[in-house]
Amino acid sequence: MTALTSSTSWQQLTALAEQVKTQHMRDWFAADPKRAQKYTVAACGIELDYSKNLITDEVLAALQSLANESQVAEKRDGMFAGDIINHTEKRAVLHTALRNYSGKPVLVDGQDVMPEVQACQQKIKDFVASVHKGERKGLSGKPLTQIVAIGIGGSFLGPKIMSETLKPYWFKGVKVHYVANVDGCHIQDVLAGLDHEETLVVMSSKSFTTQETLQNTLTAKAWFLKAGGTQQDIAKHFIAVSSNIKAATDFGMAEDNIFPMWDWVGGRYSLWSAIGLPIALTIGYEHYEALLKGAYAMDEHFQTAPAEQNLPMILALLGVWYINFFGAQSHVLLPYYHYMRGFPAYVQQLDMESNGKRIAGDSTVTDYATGPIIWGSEGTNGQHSFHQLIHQGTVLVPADFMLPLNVPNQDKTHHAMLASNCFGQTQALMQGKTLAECKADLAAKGLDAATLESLATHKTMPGNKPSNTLLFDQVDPATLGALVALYEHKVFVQGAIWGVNSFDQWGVELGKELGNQVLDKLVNTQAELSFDSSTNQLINKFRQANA
Ligand SMILES: O=P(O)(O)OC[C@H]1O[C@H](O)[C@H](O)[C@@H](O)[C@@H]1O
Repeated sequence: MTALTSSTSWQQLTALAEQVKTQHMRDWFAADPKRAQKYTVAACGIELDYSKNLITDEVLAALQSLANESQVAEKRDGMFAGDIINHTEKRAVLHTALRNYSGKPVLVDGQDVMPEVQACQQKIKDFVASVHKGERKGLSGKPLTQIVAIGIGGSFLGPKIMSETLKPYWFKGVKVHYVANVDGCHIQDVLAGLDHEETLVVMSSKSFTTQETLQNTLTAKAWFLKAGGTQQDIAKHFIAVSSNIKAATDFGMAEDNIFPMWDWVGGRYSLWSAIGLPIALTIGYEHYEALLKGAYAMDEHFQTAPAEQNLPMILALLGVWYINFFGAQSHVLLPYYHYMRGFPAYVQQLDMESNGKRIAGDSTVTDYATGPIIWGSEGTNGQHSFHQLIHQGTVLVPADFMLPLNVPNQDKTHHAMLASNCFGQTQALMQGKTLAECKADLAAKGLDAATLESLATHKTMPGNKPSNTLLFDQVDPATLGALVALYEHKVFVQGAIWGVNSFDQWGVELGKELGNQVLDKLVNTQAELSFDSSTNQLINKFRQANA
């Protein structure tokens, strides 16, 4: 047994889970009319109702003990202080410095990073203003109105999804197009129809070594030159964001056109750095800054709110409860807001790349489950497809429902329907429908006894399915910033409890390495193949098809 599974609180939680499994939330709600009030907390524009969970005060106290035993607070303070907590890559983890509005320094190797961070923010601000005012012009003097943002992973999901979510705040004069996949269809589709004289390419790659991003940028450059641009015009139309300035200049980026970032910012935590430049171009710097300030507010909350009112702590502990004591393997995110439709994919990278790990501490293989599968999509669409499994399937899928109470210019009828579906789903998941209720319904319809008996079993819904409901007054930039930081810190707390390094990604790195080895064999068609027989066969098929 590892230290975690043999800890007192873990043992206590194991016993409590057995007790809780014999109880029903429906009865808890009936017994305590104040349950919702008791298990609702709010901060930074987000109200979390977690009353529809399989929890009691005793469970919550034991979960908090687990967090204490795992030294979550100490680890949190270490992250904010710039300790080298990404120990496999020997790096500090300081995305929080990028939204640090406290006026206090943040030290890395004894050096305050805030002046550099602020200088970069000023550079972003000036750049965005020059594009939006039409002062920064293309080769023929036209303003740059079409932005092609190239990146992948954290250099893509954050900018794309935050921009999509903040549609009501879009600056009217520019349009930002995102390209990630190395599948040539993607960049071809985006470039088709664009006027190179009005196009600005923003290449975002922390490492400046990512195959997809390099290739897509080369393709964009070739398109630009073919359309009539010259080598000298490149500096007007191509800029880069990277921590690898040398590789970016070697690639041909003008030094002035490179926005810096730092190795202490992880890819999936990088939207707060200059990787967020396409967001600022989409919504304007003022709104972008509000996004950062919203995240800062959540950072403050995370560091100061007591555990029982601490949103990231609560979400994290609930997750641990279901993953480790109920065997839940996935967690679904259900934003009831069309513009937030990409949010589950954002959290998917954040959570799965961070906590999809099996080694704890220095080298112990865990004897407990860690990060879950994160999935989901916008409501109400899922109600007409996969919600079936959440209601009546054999696996437990804890859910986070999300809903803005106000949406600018939203039709009131549509919005009421949207909200009613969101609330109705959480209610149905919690209470279910008993056999007796189903029988009564069917009897009222006049069904014969045999049909009624059989059908009623099928219609019975166990309920007792956990969900959180997160309400926002509006999904404005500040609230969205706080929400993203909330999930970042949730992931942090869980990683701290499980003892994994939430900030490396060796599995992803291996994929990159193997992909390059295979590419070599696809390009050098005569090269001998010495992979496994399946991989060799696949390569041969490709060679034949492309001969
Ligand atoms: O920004 P880049 O260096 O191009 O990296 C892009 C992405 O590459 C990898 O797949 C990492 O796992 C991601 O976390 C990262 O965001």
